[in-house]
Amino acid sequence: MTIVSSNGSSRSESLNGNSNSSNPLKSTLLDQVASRPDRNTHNGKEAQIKATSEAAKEKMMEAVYTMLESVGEDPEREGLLKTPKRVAEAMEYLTSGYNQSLEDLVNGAIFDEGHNEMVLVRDINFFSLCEHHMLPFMGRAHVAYIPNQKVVGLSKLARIVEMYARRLQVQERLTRQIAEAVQEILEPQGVAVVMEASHMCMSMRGVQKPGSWTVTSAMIGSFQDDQKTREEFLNLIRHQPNF
Ligand SMILES: Nc1nc2c(ncn2[C@@H]2O[C@H](COP(=O)(O)OP(=O)(O)OP(=O)(O)O)[C@@H](O)[C@H]2O)c(=O)[nH]1
Ligand SMILES: [Zn+2]
Repeated sequence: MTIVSSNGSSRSESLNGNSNSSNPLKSTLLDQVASRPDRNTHNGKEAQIKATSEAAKEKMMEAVYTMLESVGEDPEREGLLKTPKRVAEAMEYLTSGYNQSLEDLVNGAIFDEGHNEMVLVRDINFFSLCEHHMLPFMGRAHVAYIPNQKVVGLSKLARIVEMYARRLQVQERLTRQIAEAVQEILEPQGVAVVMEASHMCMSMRGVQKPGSWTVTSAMIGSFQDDQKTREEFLNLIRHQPNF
C-alpha cells in the first residue's frame, strides 16, 4: 500500500500488506519478479543491463552539449567547457546500480546465527532518480526482516537499498525490489520495507509542492500476514532513539 502525504500532514497508520497472502510465498515472489523487470521491456524483450561504455559516455556528453545549446547557453564558454563530461560522469555514478548484482554485493556475508527475532535497519538515507523526469527523489528507507535462522551483514541491507536506488526508478518499484532482494538472499519469515521520500519533480517544477513527501511500503510473509508483527515494525520505525 502506498501513502502520499502532502506537507507532512497526514501520515496514515494503516500500512497493510497486499492481497496475495494465500499464495505460496516462493512461487508468488518468483512470478512477481518475472513480471516486474528492473527496466521497462522494449519490444517485449528485457533491456540489457550493462556497464556504461566509453562510447555511451561520449553519446551522453554530446547530448548534454546539445541541451546546453538548446537552453540558449554557449557550451564553449569557459564555465561550461567541462560540463558535458561532468554531467556524464555524474549520471554514470547515479545509475551505477545497473552494474551491480545482488550476489556480488552480499559477498557471502550470510551467517547462520539461529536468530529468529526482528532485525531492523532504520533511517538508511538514499538518493534516486525518478524515471519520468530524471530528477532526484530522496529520503530514508527502513528495512526489517524476521530471520529463519540466517542473518545478513547489516551493511548489506543498506547496500541493497543503494543498488536499487542508483537506477531510474519509481518509488513503489524501488521499495518492492528491496523487499524481494532480502527475501531472495535470506528466505526469512518475513520482510518489511518502508520508504519516505521527497520528489524534486513535485517540488521544483510541475505541481510545485515542496515539503510534500511520499511513503511507500512492501510487506512480505509474516509482515503481510500478521498485524501484530507489522505494528511492531511500524512502532519501531517511529520510535525516537536516545543517542
Ligand atoms: N507513482 C509514482 N509517480 C511518480 C514517481 N515519480 C514521479 N512520479 C509521477 O509521474 C507522473 C508523470 O506524469 P505525466 O503527466 O506523464 O508527466 P508531467 O506532465 O511532467 O506531470 P506533472 O509532474 O504532473 O507535471 C507525475 O504525476 C509524477 O508526480 C514515483 O516514484 N511514483
Ligand atoms: Zn518525476
